[in-house]
Amino acid sequence: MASNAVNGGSHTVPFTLKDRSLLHQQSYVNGNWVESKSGKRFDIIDPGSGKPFASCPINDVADAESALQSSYDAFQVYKKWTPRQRAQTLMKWHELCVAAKEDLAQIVTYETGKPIYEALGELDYALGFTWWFSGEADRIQGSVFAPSAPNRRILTIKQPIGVAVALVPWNFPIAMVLRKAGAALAAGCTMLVKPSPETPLSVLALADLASRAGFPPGALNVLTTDLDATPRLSESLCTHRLTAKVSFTGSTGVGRLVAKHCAVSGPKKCTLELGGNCPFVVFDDADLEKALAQLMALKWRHAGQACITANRVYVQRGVLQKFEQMLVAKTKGLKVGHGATDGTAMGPLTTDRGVEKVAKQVDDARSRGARILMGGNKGTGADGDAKTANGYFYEPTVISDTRPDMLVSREETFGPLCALYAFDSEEEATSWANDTSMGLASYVFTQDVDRLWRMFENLEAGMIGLNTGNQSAAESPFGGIKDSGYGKESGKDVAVSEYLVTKTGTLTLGGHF
Ligand SMILES: O=CCCC(=O)O
Repeated sequence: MASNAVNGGSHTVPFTLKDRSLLHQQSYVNGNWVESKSGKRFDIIDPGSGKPFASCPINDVADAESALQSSYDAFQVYKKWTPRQRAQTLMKWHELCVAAKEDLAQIVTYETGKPIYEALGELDYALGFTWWFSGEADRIQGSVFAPSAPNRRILTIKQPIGVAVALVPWNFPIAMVLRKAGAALAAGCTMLVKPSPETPLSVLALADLASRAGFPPGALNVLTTDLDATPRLSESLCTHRLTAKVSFTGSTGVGRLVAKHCAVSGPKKCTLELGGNCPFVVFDDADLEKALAQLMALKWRHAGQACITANRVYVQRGVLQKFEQMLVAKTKGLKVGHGATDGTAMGPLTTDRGVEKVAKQVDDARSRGARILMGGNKGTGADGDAKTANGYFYEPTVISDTRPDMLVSREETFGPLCALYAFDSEEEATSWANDTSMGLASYVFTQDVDRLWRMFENLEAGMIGLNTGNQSAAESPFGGIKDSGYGKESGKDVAVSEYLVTKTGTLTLGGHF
């Protein structure tokens, strides 16, 4: 494949884009492509090869002020746009992203490692958000209330909260930005995005398309930075006087810090989409083929690196052996390799830290007596695929006889490790599924409708998959409870209202009415 040489970068990008101008290696502030004040840059690594292929500016505390000032100035303009104008511009952004889908998917594959077919799937999912929020923009409404006192009238209007900061993860760099920015821009807010150090290029391409769609300069700013400067830059963005709201997706530990920064500098409104450790419960009356197909898609999606992936798979004892065999047979058929190689079904992990975490959980489970049904080693991708030589691979791994004292039971894995547990009764499954501080998503498979309904009510999570492993969609409110955070993204009303304030007007009338 021919390569693109890129402005401002010292590396050779290993892929070809139809629209080469979508590839940016500078931050985007106030409609300009800019370096950081220090002029320092960091490398972007292809996880499939372990090699750097691009670079971006390291922004630090000193860069926050001018970027947020630009977001604030843009807010003074953008908040006056009519909802119809915002909806039309969101729809234009949507159309431009649709036209650039293949280019965006290539960038996602090289930054995250996920196979091209999955990157295209992420685009389809993500484009649901621009579509959905362009519709929501036009439907933001206040209310009029019946008064308790004579001659009084009470009404509310909804207004955009102001400058929003988005701290976004690397696992779904397009979907997470469109989910947050779609809601913010629909509400009339401007947004400053700090992408994850692993995936700035995807986000910069989106900012370029937003500008082409006609959003004013400063409406969507992007400040890139590396792993080292991330805590400092994030703190300065959260605590800045011009920031009105923060939306964060990532770990519970960092989420607590974000909430603290928002509390001490405000209090400011924040939305926290945090970690998972999600249970997946299969009863003996379930359609096992269907449960297996859903588990395959959910668990191996982006090599297990989704917050809502199945972490603990509880299977009723009578069908456990059969289910183990079915799962292992299907998983053995997955071709692991570089995301850009034809036929790859599972790519690498996005970071080498991720590989170490999976290795630690597998070693811990092995030493405590878990059965390793397949995998259990660091890998190098598909045999003979030269592109994967130094990539961040771990074999798809299935273990059974997993117990609650093992690391994999207590913490989110975020990698290609599927842990199976035997259970006997509904009460046992429910209590084990809920035995975690997390509460993002849970899944249950049974053909008994009464049980399905009971589990829906009794499982402690913000989202419950009922005979499905796929519950992410623009129209569905997304968000967790317990240590998985608070606030909802996507869905009707709830997502946009995270970026709105309700202003109450009380009017006393002069005469008798
Ligand atoms: O990893 C978190 C997001 C996953 C999703 O939106 O389906």
